[in-house]
Amino acid sequence: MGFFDDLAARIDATDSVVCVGLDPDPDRLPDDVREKELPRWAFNRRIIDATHEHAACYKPNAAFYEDSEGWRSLRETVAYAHGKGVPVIVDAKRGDIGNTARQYADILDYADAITVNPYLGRDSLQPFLSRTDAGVFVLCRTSNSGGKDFQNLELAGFDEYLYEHVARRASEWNENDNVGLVVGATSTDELERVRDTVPDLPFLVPGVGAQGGDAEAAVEFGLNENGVGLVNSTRGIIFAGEDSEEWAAAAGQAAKRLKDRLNQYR
Ligand SMILES: O=C(O)c1cc(=O)[nH]c(=O)n1[C@@H]1O[C@H](COP(=O)(O)O)[C@@H](O)[C@H]1O
Repeated sequence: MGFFDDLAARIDATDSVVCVGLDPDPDRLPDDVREKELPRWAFNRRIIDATHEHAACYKPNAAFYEDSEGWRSLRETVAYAHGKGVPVIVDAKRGDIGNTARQYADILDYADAITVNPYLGRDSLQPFLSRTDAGVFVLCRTSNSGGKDFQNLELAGFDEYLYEHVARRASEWNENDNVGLVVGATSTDELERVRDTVPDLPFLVPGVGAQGGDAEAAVEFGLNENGVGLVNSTRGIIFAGEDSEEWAAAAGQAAKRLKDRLNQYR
């Protein structure tokens, strides 16, 4: 089975489209994991224990792991999530010339899916797209305020915005049924336009929670015609109980709250 078949099964099993981001900011880790050998892994383990029954997926962002202990923490985290039956997207936003991209694609030896940046064009993504068993989420319309700087430029001769063009091209690259798009929940009009452009692709929709995005629109437009897609929240879940000794339980409750809220719109 490919990534999106596994994801569909996981969404059914948990009745959830919540993707829990795992970005263990060292400045925000609780005291009781700081003394551990690998604090980020110790933190993630407790977060996974508390949230997995509500998690369709986990999404560690590589930026929080890019040192030697960090990579170990990431590998432990992915293996532990797999032990709980939860697929993992490594949010690495890779994209480089083919020779380099082939090295980056090794992430998919241990993770189930990856986020990629399409700016360098199709050949830069080919090493990821060729992994028929893995998911490839192409950045399309990002959730940050500067997302509009380039992505909302109108393309002369195409009568569409750059982000729509990316969506259409990514859809053409979906020869192995393994392509999804990253579209933020903070720009609802764009989210709707991308869904109209590509009815069949699953979206990973970040930006609800800490970034204040629209949860209803995230579900309405983020899921494809088969109900497959993910709505991600990171800080809103993992740091929900930041000032409490019961921080892990608070994360579990936050994941459940988001699941219940999103399910109102499915
Ligand atoms: O690719 C992503 O996941 C991503 C794309 C995007 O447009 N916006 C966005 O916030 N993200 C990531 O999603 C996570 C959002 O975290 P929170 O704002 O704490 O929920 C971070 O890891 C971001 O890097």
